[in-house]
Amino acid sequence: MTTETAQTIVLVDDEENILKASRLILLGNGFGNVVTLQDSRQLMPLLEQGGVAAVVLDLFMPHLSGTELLPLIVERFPHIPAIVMTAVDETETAVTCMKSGAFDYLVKPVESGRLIASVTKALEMGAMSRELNSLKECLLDDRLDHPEAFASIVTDSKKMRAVFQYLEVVSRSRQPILVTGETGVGKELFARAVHELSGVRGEFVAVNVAGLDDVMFSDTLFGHKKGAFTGADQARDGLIARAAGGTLFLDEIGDLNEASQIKLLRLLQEKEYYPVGSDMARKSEARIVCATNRDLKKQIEKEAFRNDLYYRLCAHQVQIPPLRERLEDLPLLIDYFLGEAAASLGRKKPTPPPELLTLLSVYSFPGNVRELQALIHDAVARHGSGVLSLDSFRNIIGGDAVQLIPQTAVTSSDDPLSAIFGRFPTVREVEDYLMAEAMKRARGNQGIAATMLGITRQTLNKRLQAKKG
Ligand SMILES: Nc1ncnc2c1ncn2[C@@H]1O[C@H](COP(=O)(O)OP(=O)(O)OP(=O)(O)O)[C@@H](O)[C@H]1O
Repeated sequence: MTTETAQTIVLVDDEENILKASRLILLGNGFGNVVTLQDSRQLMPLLEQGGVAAVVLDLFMPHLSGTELLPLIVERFPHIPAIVMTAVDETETAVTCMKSGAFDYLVKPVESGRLIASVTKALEMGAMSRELNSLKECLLDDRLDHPEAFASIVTDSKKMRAVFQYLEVVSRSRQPILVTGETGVGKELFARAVHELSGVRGEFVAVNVAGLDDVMFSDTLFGHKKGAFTGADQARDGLIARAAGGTLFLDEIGDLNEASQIKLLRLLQEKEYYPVGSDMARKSEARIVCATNRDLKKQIEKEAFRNDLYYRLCAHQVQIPPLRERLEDLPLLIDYFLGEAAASLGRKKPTPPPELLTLLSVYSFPGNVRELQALIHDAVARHGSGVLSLDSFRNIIGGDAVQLIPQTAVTSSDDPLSAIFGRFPTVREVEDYLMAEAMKRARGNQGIAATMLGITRQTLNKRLQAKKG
């Protein structure tokens, strides 16, 4: 019997030849730890020791049959998938086994491809159910085991904390992770956190794949052989070789060209690639993290993104919420970027004006955290001393009223005016409505409401007074 690790597969069969043949097939296909048991009575004690990831079980064996063992495995070790492998090709037996909780049912002689596919799926499923269990534990006690991995992400949001918890769990697997979210939400910071969490020793290598044609993509990622094309006078490794034992971060994956999508799919499925000009496949063990601000499902509908690639990528997917959906982050982020901007300019951190938070809370931040960062850096650069001026923020936010967060639910009716006013309104009614809405969103601050409306504070004040009178 060989030693066991977390990915040990146990084969149980009374026929030695079958055990030997199946073990060779699995070892030859990259399954590192395959334990064989000819005496089925040894199985349960072995499972008790832990570390077994899947069991392949014969049904008819002396002493303790597979039919007797299967329910015991399912009851005592529900996280270990059991594949039944037997000479009996009877639908009834297959149904009984599946009902008893078998993961799969294979009829001997089993074709090697079928055995490999079944064991691969069983391991994937086992890993997923372990992840799910850790996730449940994590969510129940709201803990983070490695908060240091997220140190660069400033946040106070529960939604973001849930993303952290999910990433802590899935980062342990070697499956790719897809990070989605609008531009500027911090997707690259999350990719770096995954790299930290996976505890790998290699480098974090980031590549923006938008705008790379297939030749550039292949050369950048896979490298080339000497003489592969004019000018290739030296063989050169690609970034995937640099990311060996580390993480390869593919940014803007939704913009990847079609030919390169096939190559990426191959890399994910077979874990191998060809340097340009070479017909010798190379193995890669780099962890892949992808990010996009596009809706990949829409890209699939438009036939701009491959379905099979999407399903490979989305096994572990996290969606980073836009800043306008986590306004509770604003105070921390404002403070953080004021400090960052002041430090970069070698100045003292300015005091923010009290209205800044209210003003920023009504803005929808299409560029998310990156936009906030740029706004604050700009304001600090223009700033003299004392309290920071609101002007540079007003110019951006007041200048584009469409960017304000829509808070009034306009019905999907074709006539939004009727949805709000019940009929076509007069100019006065619209003005009154806009003023009331601006005051509401500005939480009563006339200066901010005036900026939102594009009028002076005095004009707004006059109109409000006139309304009262
Ligand atoms: N929560 C955060 N805390 C601190 N800095 C942040 C946070 N979120 C984003 N940033 C900063 O905002 C900028 C944009 O972040 P990042 O490049 O990770 O965004 P992205 O989602 O990858 O954008 P894109 O889709 O355009 O590539 C970076 O300077 C990043 O450091």
